[in-house]
Amino acid sequence: MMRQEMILEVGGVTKTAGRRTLVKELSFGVRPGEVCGFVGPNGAGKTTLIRMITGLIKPDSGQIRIDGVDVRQDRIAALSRVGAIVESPIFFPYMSGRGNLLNLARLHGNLHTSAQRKARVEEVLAIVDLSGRGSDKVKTYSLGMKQRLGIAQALLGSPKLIILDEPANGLDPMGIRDLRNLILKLRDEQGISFFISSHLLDELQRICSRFVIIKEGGMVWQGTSGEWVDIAGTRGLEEHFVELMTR
Ligand SMILES: Nc1ncnc2c1ncn2[C@@H]1O[C@H](COP(=O)(O)OP(=O)(O)OP(=O)(O)O)[C@@H](O)[C@H]1O
Repeated sequence: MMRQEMILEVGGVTKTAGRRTLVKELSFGVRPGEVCGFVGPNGAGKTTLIRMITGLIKPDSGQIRIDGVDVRQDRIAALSRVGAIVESPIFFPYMSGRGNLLNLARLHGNLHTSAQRKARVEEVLAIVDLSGRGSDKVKTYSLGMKQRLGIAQALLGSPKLIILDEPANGLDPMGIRDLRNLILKLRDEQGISFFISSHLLDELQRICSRFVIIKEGGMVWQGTSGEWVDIAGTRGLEEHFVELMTR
């Protein structure tokens, strides 16, 4: 029964590269409508786990389920439930934002006709507040606009879970605020869950209801934001995080 209640379930996942263990027996779950922060120092294995969740690489052992579907057993069905921006989204710079999305919409099995693709592209452009700039070339976009276009791309297939790897990297405070508001809007209005890796603890604290903390590929702590705030106490999350990393 528990399984059905999780939008993302990672069970005992391990990944090695040669003799190095990059991810060690990681287990956790993200519930529908939750925004989960994924934190750990540089090289902890965050991108490696995200690449396994999105099916880019295979775990050596363990299971990953998205909305109840095993990523290894039925990769296409599992991934149809997830929109992911793993590395900074790459768009054709001389094509418009709308043109890029129309192109990418062809990859989605749920958008069969050109009319369906056009309609969905306009919807997602509106959601990320880019309708007014949709006809401009991507090379004229700010980094924040490119990130929002990346989220628009992730939304094309109407996912239940969106995975963002370091989404705030390089964004200015306004870009970070716009991204935060967009994430919260998608959670509240569409019930989309998020799994977000970031080093910006203060920013994550504003949007996350759950945290997964790893170090050297292994779990250090996981729980709700409220639990973490309680444990950290007057030290605050940052100080407590540093303590977790150095003990
Ligand atoms: N194929 C590979 N072979 C050997 N080592 C690898 C391989 N892929 C990643 N690594 C190493 O595994 C470790 C974890 O990398 P990963 O990119 O997952 O960390 P991260 O937590 O995302 O770090 P950051 O916060 O810097 O983005 C790093 O030390 C990296 O150099």
